Amino acid sequence: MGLKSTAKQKRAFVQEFEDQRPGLAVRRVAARLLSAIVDARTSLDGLTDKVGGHPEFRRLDPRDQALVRAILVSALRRRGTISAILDACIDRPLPPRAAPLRTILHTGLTQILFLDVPDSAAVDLAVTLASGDPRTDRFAGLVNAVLRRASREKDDLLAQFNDPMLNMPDWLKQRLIATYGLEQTIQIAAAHQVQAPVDLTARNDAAAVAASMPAQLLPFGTVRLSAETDGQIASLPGFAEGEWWVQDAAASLPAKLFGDISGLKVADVCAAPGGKTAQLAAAGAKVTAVDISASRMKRLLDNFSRLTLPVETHIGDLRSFNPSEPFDAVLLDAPCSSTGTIRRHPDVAYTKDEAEVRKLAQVQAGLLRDAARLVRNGGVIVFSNCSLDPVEGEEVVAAFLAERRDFERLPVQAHELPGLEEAICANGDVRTTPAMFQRGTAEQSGLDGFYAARLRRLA
Ligand SMILES: C[S@@+](CC[C@H](N)C(=O)[O-])C[C@H]1O[C@@H](n2cnc3c(N)ncnc32)[C@H](O)[C@@H]1O
Repeated sequence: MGLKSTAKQKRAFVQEFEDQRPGLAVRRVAARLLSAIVDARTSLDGLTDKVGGHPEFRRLDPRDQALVRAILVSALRRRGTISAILDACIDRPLPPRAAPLRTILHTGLTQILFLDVPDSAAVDLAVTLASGDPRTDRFAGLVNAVLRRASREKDDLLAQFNDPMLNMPDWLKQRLIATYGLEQTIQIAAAHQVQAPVDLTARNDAAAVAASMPAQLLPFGTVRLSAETDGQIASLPGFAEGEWWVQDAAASLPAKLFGDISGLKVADVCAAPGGKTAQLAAAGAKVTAVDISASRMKRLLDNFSRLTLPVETHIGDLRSFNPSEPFDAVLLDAPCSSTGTIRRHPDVAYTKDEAEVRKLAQVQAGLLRDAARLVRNGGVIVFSNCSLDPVEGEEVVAAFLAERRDFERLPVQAHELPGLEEAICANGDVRTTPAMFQRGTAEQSGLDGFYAARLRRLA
């Protein structure tokens, strides 16, 4: 038996022993998943999926799973502040290759600084976790000292390191400052620190849905839940009856840009899980939903069966989708870096980078060419995605229009987006950021970052 497997066995033995101790397995899983996100760029939603997620996460009971997610979301949302506070609490930098130690310290600090967990429990469990792992056992004293100091001085430390820009990784900061300028980027960084509200789209009557629960009706038709309904989505009135579905306010905009589509043949060519497809079907269009992913298409079909809306589906690659007749309208909600959704998915700031943004922009350009094949003369394409980066939005459409003289931009008019006129660009495209739509409290403000352009094939 080699040295490696002996160390592994020791860890497995310690882990089995540890799991007897209340709360320890939660901290171990949180530290492990945080490392998988920031060191191995794995998605938070994938790791914490109830069916396909990390096996150690799936073994936890639902309450512990919720605590792991809460630790991870705060650890990512405030990663820069936590790093700065960690640096302020140690005399010397952490040794190189100290990733396991760093994640234990980050998860411990997250609980002490941002969560409603007794500090003493957070410290003790982090120290036990460090002691039980041969990679970190000699640093147990350091973990104890850092976390106790953070607990004693938390108010001062938080006041000292409260700049939201600390919590935006450098690559994203540079991209956003170059696009939106420093002031707007600071506002976006501040919005990223706040839990986004839950928004619903109604199948028929948004006013009636808003009146049936603690919620407000936004001027462009989205129903925004009040904070007190947190976490009880499926028990809200109308869920079982399919009266509404969860959809960020910005995500509801692209489908609205088609105007009256009742009776028209519409293809939604990157459709799953189907929030926008449902809008098109609810508006009376004859919708064909195309998606390359069978598992995501299954989610679309599950959603449609609850919503009792009609849809024709095609599982396959848009690039080889060859319908017998062209469509009146095509929606291409293309795969993207998702940097517009960081309020809801704070891992995106750490799992994506500029190279990924550029790679995805090429994919989008190819998909837009393919979507263009499917629309009839005089028909309309809406191209959209939830990236904040113009490389994936404005630049894709500019290159397409420069190449395809048989298409023109159909500018969006102010009356089409009441209350959200600030999102309409000078050229008539739509661009939202989380810093827009400020109203009342920070928790009830903002919307995801989105881009949408409406294009018409010349008759
Ligand atoms: C941003 S998501 C779509 C979200 C969806 N429109 C909604 O509102 O719920 C992008 C989708 O594109 C699909 N996709 C990616 N490449 C594709 C391709 N070549 N052909 C068809 N679908 C593709 C992915 O499987 C994914 O479901």
